[in-house]
Amino acid sequence: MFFSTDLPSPTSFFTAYASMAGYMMMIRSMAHELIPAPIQDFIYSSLRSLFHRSSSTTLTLTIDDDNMGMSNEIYRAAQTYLSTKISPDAIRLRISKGHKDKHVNLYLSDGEIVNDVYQDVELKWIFVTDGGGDKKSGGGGGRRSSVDDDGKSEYFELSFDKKHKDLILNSYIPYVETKAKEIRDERRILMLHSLNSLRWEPVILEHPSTFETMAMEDELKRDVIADLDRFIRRKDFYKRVGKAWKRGYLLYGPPGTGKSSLVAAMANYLKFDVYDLQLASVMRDSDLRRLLLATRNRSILVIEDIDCAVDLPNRVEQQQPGEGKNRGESQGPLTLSGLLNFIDGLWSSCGDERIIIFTTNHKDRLDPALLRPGRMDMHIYMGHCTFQGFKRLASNYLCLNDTTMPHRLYPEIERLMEGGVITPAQVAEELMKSEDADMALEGLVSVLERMRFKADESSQVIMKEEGRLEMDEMALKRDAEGSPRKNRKRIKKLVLFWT
Ligand SMILES: Nc1ncnc2c1ncn2[C@@H]1O[C@H](COP(=O)(O)OP(=O)(O)OP(=O)(O)O)[C@@H](O)[C@H]1O
Ligand SMILES: [Mg+2]
Repeated sequence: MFFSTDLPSPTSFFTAYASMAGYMMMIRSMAHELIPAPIQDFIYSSLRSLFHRSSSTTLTLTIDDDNMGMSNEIYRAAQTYLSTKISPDAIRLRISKGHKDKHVNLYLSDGEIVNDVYQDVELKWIFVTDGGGDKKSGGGGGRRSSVDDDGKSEYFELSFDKKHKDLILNSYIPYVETKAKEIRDERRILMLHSLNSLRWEPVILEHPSTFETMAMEDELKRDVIADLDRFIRRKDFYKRVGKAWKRGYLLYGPPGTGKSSLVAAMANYLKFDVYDLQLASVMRDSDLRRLLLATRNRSILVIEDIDCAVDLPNRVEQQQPGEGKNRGESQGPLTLSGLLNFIDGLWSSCGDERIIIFTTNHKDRLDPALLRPGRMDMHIYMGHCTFQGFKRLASNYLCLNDTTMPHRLYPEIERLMEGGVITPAQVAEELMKSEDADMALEGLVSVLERMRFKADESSQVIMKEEGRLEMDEMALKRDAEGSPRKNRKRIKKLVLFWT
């Protein structure tokens, strides 16, 4: 009955196909002990091709992991996508876990079937292992080659009604690829790559910072997230306008305001690896070039404390005439133009979905070339803690929710925080001192009071100095009518005082 050519509908076809595949698997496991493996494979593939030929309405796509010697992206996508569609009735699965994986991964094994529906079209996936005798089944779990060392080939077969060929090729397959990417992103373990003897050394990035935990003004946070989303969406746009698909951010502000935390939040949001480039340890353009070329797509390159990482202006002075454009090819010392050329030209043109982040405590000390429009796409100021930022931290650290019933100390804290006297890092430090919200907030209030007092004291000193200057200026004016010698003496005194 399975070999009838008179199949009335795709549904009944698939039912028949599923049963046939099930029978074939049953026959296979029964024959396992009795029939030599090559004969088993021969019978198995003959039955399958006989069955396929018998159904003129069906098209079967074969997807193996060989793309002219390279990995086949569709195979990898199918493997990942199908791992989330495994039927509860499955009887053969492959299980694996990498040393960085948090969870185990399940994949289809030999002969397993997955039924799928896309835009009301029924599809059937089957994972096939051919050849290689009765060696263990490799399964759809991460082999790179479709024919392994045992001569065994592994592939997926995707069957559907022929009339949907265009839909499947142009819409379903891209859908499977997108879904697989989403699944991989979700499972992805982020890595932080740091330099060790001029080589990248990866460790698992387990920074807990997310946009949710960041104490930032809501509007700024929204802007940053929207900018990242737009960047990720605009692959085609970058291609169309001939621009490298990269984005640069400059994060600046005092210590402890969350610049490094924001880098981690961005990485966690995008699921991008981070490459922490300590510029001071890279002395030559050739090393920089090598390191940048060794970074992967979908990653963030971060250069922290750009103002003190390397004395760029001095290095620029060392630059010889004619240097600059192709510094990447030379062996000379690292220059600012070398760095910028790498970022803007050579490096960015051979990478996709790249993000570059510079951080600094002193934007004013940066070379204007770095601040020029077009170099860094977004300048983000990370400032002192606002009351809104404090509320975010109080919710993170003390689980305090201000919407139902704000804590009694909130008005006091709001008043003391006015004008930006404390950094988020200092607030976080205070809030961590006690699990008891009252105690932690009382501690914060006394720290804020001390800081306010100091701030007021120093502003009084400034006011006093300003007052003295004013008085001196008045005296100078008065003396202007007096003797020129006396005036010169007075001016000298003033200059000494202010320098
Ligand atoms: N805006 C913020 N939101 C949430 N937590 C923050 C924020 N700023 C600082 N923190 C807390 O303070 C710690 C130190 O902050 P972080 O290292 O991100 O500051 P930074 O601006 O990079 O400082 P530096 O300029 O010294 O490198 C973080 O681990 C985090 O716990
Ligand atoms: Mg930092």
